[in-house]
Amino acid sequence: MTVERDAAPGRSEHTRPESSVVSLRDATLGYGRRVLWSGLNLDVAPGEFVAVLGPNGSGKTSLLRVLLGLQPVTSGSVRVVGESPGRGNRRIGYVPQQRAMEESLVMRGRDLVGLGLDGHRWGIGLLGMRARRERVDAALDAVDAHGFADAPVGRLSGGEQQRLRVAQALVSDPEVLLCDEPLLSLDLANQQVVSSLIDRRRRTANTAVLFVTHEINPVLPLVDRVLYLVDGRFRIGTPDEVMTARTLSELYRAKIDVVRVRGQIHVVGAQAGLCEQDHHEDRN
Ligand SMILES: Nc1ncnc2c1ncn2[C@@H]1O[C@H](COP(=O)(O)OP(=O)(O)OP(=O)(O)O)[C@@H](O)[C@H]1O
Repeated sequence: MTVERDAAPGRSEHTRPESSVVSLRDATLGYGRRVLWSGLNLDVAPGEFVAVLGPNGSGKTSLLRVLLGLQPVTSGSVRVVGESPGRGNRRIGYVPQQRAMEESLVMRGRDLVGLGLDGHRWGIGLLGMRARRERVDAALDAVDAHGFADAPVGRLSGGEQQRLRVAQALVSDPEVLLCDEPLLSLDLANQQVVSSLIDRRRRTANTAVLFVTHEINPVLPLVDRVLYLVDGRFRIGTPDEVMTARTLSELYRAKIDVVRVRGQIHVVGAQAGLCEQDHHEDRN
């Protein structure tokens, strides 16, 4: 497979390798003979917001799995907050794909958030009971979730559940926040609520954000850089550098038009499978 390296500058002026909290060097990920991406160099600075875009199967979730220490790269090096990726790193927060929780789930919201401190272990865990309660309360505050924190999570709306997932990701005070399509199946109002919670975190705590999404527009004002993956090829750069007809036509190897209307970016192409035309309805 031909692999194109980042022709766009790939680093914004504020992303210096020495200060980056996520760093991939010549990283390749493949499953068997299939290469998802190769020669990937990416440095993410504290407080930077990187949107990860690409069609189904292009390796976006796999990138997050690599950073979480759940999947080794085939070659190259990866550092996250100065360390090799490893499971259970409390300096990394993770907001998984939005999926409705079972209605019968009786766990309270505040207990779900507390799992972000102790993983699957119940009890007082690494922190004393009082410190733990304070951390959970602070995370609930950050997402304005006190009103429903004691209700069974299975009875909450999708937007409320997603706010709790963000709180769970923030409770360990992470330096890097990995978000896997956190806006999926949320209505516009809740998309704005959740994305501004994430934005507030990176502005107040300088937390870097890698944000996997199929739709850039809901987060476009927040995005510093885009990593766009297509079929083993990728581009890294600012939205203005990457979201152009020329760059996307090269990536998709098809004629793609990019139309900007009222501050939004619309990607139009004859080819099926364009990232922005794919809303994953089948998953919900
Ligand atoms: N453990 C694995 N072993 C083999 N193949 C895998 C494994 N995990 C993922 N894949 C394959 O790698 C490809 C990329 O998967 P990934 O979930 O990273 O894509 P994605 O870009 O997040 O897709 P989507 O937008 O559909 O969520 C898919 O074709 C998937 O089937």
